[in-house]
Amino acid sequence: MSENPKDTAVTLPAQSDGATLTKDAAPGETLLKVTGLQKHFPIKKGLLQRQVGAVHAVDGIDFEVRAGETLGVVGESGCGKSTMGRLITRLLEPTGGKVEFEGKDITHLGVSGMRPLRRDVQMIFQDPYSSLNPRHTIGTIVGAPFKLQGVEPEGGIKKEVQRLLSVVGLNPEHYNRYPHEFSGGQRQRIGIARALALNPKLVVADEPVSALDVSIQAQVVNLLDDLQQELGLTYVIIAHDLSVVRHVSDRIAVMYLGKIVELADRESLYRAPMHPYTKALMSAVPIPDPRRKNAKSERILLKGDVPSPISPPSGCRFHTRCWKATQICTTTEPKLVALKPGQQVACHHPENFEDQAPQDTVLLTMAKEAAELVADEVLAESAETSAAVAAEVAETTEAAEATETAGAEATETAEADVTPAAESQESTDK
Ligand SMILES: Nc1ncnc2c1ncn2[C@@H]1O[C@H](COP(=O)(O)OP(=O)(O)OP(=O)(O)O)[C@@H](O)[C@H]1O
Repeated sequence: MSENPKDTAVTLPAQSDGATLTKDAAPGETLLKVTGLQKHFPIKKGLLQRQVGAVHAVDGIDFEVRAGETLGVVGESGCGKSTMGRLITRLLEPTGGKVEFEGKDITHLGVSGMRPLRRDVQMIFQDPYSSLNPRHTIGTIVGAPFKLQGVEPEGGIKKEVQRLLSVVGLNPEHYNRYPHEFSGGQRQRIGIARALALNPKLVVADEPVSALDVSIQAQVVNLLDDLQQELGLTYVIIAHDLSVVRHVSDRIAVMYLGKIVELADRESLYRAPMHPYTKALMSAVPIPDPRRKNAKSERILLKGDVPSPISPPSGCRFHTRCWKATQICTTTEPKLVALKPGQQVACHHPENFEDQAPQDTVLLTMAKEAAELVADEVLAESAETSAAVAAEVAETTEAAEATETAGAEATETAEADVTPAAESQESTDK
């Protein structure tokens, strides 16, 4: 989405310098940086409301968002995507970790500290039916951010709101209508107009199209895409499957039970997903290709629901549903590491890459059960690609060692050649 940004064809009111926190990030520079971010919701019980546990909704995630890009965040329901979105827009207070926006630590900024930042970071919500106040006209709704921030746009709020409505493809004459007079797609456009009112730098869209009909989804996604090109926006788009984000994201983060399990640029992720969970999510996206007669049998059906985030599984959190899980997966949490340039993954037995724990070969009983839900073709392909990558890596290592040995031998020979001369020099000195 960030490619070929055109000049700003649609102009929005420029922010006054006093309201800008820091200098603008240039395209490609880090706009938002998240380190070890956590959100644990306490579970309280009894008269005294004692804390008896916690929901580990987001449990230590690291990523960055670069200016001008679209970062897609995907994962099943309940894996912490919305919580992550609310943490980075600071609608929720993090339990731990750090959020930096344009180099400034905003993790624990209070309401007044956040006020100037509210202009720069906006959120579009999932449900266009409940996110708009039914008693307010759309003029009031879209104009609210100006009033809240005390901003007087050039030409007045009404004129600016009407301009914003036409930017998102709505009739500016409908300024005085109420939300119920609009369809779902139109209401989401109203939500987008409201989010864009103050010319934000970062827009976090939480499931922006999942409540809409499929035919309308494409229109809203295309609108977001066009607006990004025209206004140079940076997006974090949250979705529960890959079909929404696959065309619009530059990079994609895959979340599972409060953790990022894979973070990669779009091409790498689609060409060769490395985490078994990513592979399962990808296999669930239908491909409208009649030539792929066997497409159905290649599906990976995940067993059961996502486990409870109150007591997540030990080691790798996906091991209870993974068809590749071995002993190490139950005891050791895999770190999110860059196995290839532009592709980070947290897995002991990644797909399309050399096994990270080759000594651990015995499948767990639950992995054997899960494997029954994975088509034979997928299992065969999985074994093949991992073996092929392992062989490739072994070859490269052997070649590198051979070059090193040859180099060392050459040095030794050179040293041997030098020694008599050096010795004779020494004897001459004596
Ligand atoms: N305010 C809250 N108090 C307690 N638990 C919460 C709260 N908000 C979210 N959770 C829990 O945190 C976990 C993650 O929820 P979250 O809404 O972030 O997931 P999600 O991936 O966005 O799911 P969905 O797509 O269904 O919205 C869930 O188990 C949810 O029940």
